[in-house]
Amino acid sequence: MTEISPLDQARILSEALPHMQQYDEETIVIKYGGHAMGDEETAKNFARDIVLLEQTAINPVVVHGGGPQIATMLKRLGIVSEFAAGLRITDAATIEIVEMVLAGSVNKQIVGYINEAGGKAVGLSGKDANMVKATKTTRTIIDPGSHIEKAVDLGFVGDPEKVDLTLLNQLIGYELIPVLAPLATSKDGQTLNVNADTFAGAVAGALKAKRLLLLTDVPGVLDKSKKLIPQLSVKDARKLIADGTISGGMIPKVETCIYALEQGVEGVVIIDGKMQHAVLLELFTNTGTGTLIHK
Ligand SMILES: Nc1ncnc2c1ncn2[C@@H]1O[C@H](COP(=O)(O)OP(=O)(O)O)[C@@H](O)[C@H]1O
Ligand SMILES: CC(=O)N[C@@H](CCC(=O)OP(=O)(O)O)C(=O)O
Repeated sequence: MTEISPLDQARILSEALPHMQQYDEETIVIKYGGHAMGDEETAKNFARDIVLLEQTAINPVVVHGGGPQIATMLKRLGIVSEFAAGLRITDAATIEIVEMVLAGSVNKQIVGYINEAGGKAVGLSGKDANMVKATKTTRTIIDPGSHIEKAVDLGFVGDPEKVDLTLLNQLIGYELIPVLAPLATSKDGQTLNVNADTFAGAVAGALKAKRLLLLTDVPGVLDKSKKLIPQLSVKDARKLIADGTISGGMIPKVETCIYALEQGVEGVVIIDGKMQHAVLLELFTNTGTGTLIHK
């Protein structure tokens, strides 16, 4: 790595000032996708960036995924898992593992890294203090064989219906960093698995966050020739979903961006979380790296 002179270091800090002022006392929701978690060094750098946000009077709220980590555990246990419309079909055995992995190992690892970097992270899931209530998800898909639309039962999968901010506001008020696993409770007390992008959008919308950053493993939304689309309007995003350019896990991500904008979140961005210091680059420099979705 090339050495940066002390003067350059001072300049870099000084140039970050207007950005820091723009986000002063604002809430920023960062969705940290399972694919973005990468190696230990990248994960620890991510944690440092989150602590730096807190240190500069920003209120970061982390919502994490863990799709690949769930897949690894299910495979170890010999449980087969399938997806429909980008969502994991979750039966009774699967929801147990999903909760164990998301609210257990993944959540505590992120909390550990943030705390190691000097922050005070509190790991929770949407079940705590009834933070996120959800209703069972229903989806229709086109059957690949018959090309006929059919309803799929996704099992214990939910769409957020209500976010209670009581606990989150308390934590933010005490300068604690909430780290949230995307699980929710149904009206009748069942645990539901929620797509982490959807969960992050619901939380960002309820908090009226200044920014929602979705960290994934691709540079942003790519066009048909795999080139990055730096800015995308809601209208064009819908077109790209309809013509299949946006597919799989990118669908809930883009739908989340649209929802968050409609809920009053000022800016939503999809960025490559595997890039070192992706969060700082996005917030504190003039270099926007991913795809900004706008109205
Ligand atoms: N148009 C597109 N641009 C970028 N990625 C896309 C697009 N369409 C589908 N994808 C897929 O979406 C994936 C990101 O979603 P997902 O795997 O759910 O990530 P995460 O775990 O970060 O939530 C990419 O790795 C890519 O395979
Ligand atoms: C219903 C549903 O699909 N839930 C997701 C929750 C985790 C997630 O969304 O993780 P990523 O952000 O890493 O994709 C799952 O079971 O994989």
